[in-house]
Order: sequence, then structure tokens, then C-alpha cells
Amino acid sequence: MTVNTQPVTERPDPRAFGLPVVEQAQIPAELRSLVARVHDLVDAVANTEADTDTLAEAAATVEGVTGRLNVARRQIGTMVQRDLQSGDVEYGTITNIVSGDTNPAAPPLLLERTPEGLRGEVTLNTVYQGPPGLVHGGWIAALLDQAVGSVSAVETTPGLTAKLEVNYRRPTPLFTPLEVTAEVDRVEGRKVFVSGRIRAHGEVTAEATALMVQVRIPGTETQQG
Ligand SMILES: CCCCCCCCCCCC(=O)SCCNC(=O)CCNC(=O)[C@H](O)C(C)(C)COP(=O)(O)OP(=O)(O)OC[C@H]1O[C@@H](n2cnc3c(N)ncnc32)[C@H](O)[C@@H]1OP(=O)(O)O
Repeated sequence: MTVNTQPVTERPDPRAFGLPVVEQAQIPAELRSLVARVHDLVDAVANTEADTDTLAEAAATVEGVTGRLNVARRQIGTMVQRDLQSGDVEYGTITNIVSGDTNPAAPPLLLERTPEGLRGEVTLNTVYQGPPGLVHGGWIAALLDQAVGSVSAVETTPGLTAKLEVNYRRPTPLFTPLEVTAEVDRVEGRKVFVSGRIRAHGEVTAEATALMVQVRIPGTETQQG
């Protein structure tokens, strides 16, 4: 791996950019429970064949609960600080659609550091369905984008996806543990070349290569190129 970038120890703190940061351990258990219940609710709604009286009652109940929760909303861009088992600190948006702690629509994908990069496991239900019984191709890309973006952020500094190429090798099944891995291949100035894979039953179902461009950090332009 060619490394020509900022040392990891200089990873920017989102607070310096005016973004609120919530420590993962400080997310209340009650909120985590609510997120899990609503995650299950989305699946139930997507698949229900309940009678119309039950549907109308459920809609009214959910509308009421939504109103009560909307009384106090977080600032857009709120970040969560995660302390990885490896001792690294990672920041992500708290509502990130793939891995956000408070997003009931997130599967969620939780990634941990390995000697090669990052690794996580996720099992998707019919909310993520594309073809019958299979994961939607856009969601496969989303999982891979998150994994390669995260490995770039953890191993170098945070960036945005400039280019993502996905090869769909085999159908990716629902209700099956999927292994997601990502690694940094090389770094050239602000350009971080990364790759990722999804495996089901040990077989690669999709793989991606991507270019992440590191975010410009004020005061470091000459180091970053
Ligand atoms: C803290 C939280 C962490 C949290 C952890 C993060 C996990 C998040 C994972 C999800 C990631 C996302 O979804 S990100 C969201 C989707 N992506 C986006 O919205 C990005 C939209 N695009 C952009 O904003 C911009 O194009 C950028 C930032 C990518 C690049 O703009 P820039 O910063 O002005 O840089 P620029 O000078 O143009 O390019 C720098 C170098 O990269 C090359 N380059 C740029 N784009 C491309 C390209 N598509 N293909 C080839 N090469 C390219 C240029 O030629 C140049 O090479 P050279 O001349 O230097 O050789």
C-alpha cells in the first residue's frame, strides 16, 4: 500500500466543523429499543395483510407517536463517536442510512477493524428486497460504499466517494448472513483507492472498487496536495 497522506492521529474532530457529536455509549437504551421496534415495524408494514380496521388503527397510532417524537429533533449532520474494539475512534452521521445508530431504516451494518481493513456481518430482510428473495442492487452498492468509505476514513482521513464500480457476481440472498469486507489498496495525495466485497456462505456475491477523495481540511492543503 502506497501511503502519502495525513497520519491517522491527525484525523479531524467533527466538533471543529461545528457538528454536534454524540458518544455512542450515551445513546439511551430507550432510544435503541425504539429504533429496533420501528425497524421491525417497517418490516411488518411492508408485509402485512391485516384487515383494514387494523390498518386504519395502526396508521392513527403511528401518526400520534410521530407527532410526539417530532417535538424535539436533532440537528442535521449530528455525528456519533464510536470507539472501535481496536482502540480506534470513528465518526459517522448518526442517521446514516447504512449504519446509523438512530436510523430504523439502517440494517445496520457494523464494521470492525481487521489486519486487512474492515469487516462486518449483516442479514437483510424483505425491506431491502429487489428481485424475489434477493437484495436490491442499489442496497448492495450502498453496503459496499459504506464499507469502502469507512475503511478510507479509519485508515486515512474522511473522504467522499468520487467513483464506485460494483460487479454483481452472484445473486445476494435475503435472510442470510452477509460478510462485508473493505480495504485500502493505495493512497495518492488526497485520492484513496479502496475495494470491498460481499460474501454469502463464503462466496463473493458482489465486489467493488472505489475512489475516495479526502475532504480538504483547512490548514493542511500543502500536506494533502
Ligand atoms: C467524519 C465522517 C466520516 C464517516 C465515514 C464515512 C463513511 C461514508 C460512506 C458513504 C460515502 C458517501 O456516500 S459520499 C456521498 C456521495 N459522494 C458525493 O456526494 C461526492 C460528490 N463529489 C464531490 O463532492 C467532489 O467531486 C469530490 C469531493 C469527490 C472531489 O472534489 P474536490 O475535492 O474539488 O477534488 P478534485 O480536485 O476535483 O479532485 C481531486 C483528485 O481526484 C480526482 N477525481 C475526482 N473525482 C474523480 C472521479 N470521479 N474519477 C476519477 N478521478 C477523480 C481528480 O482528478 C483529482 O486528481 P489529481 O489531479 O489530484 O490527480
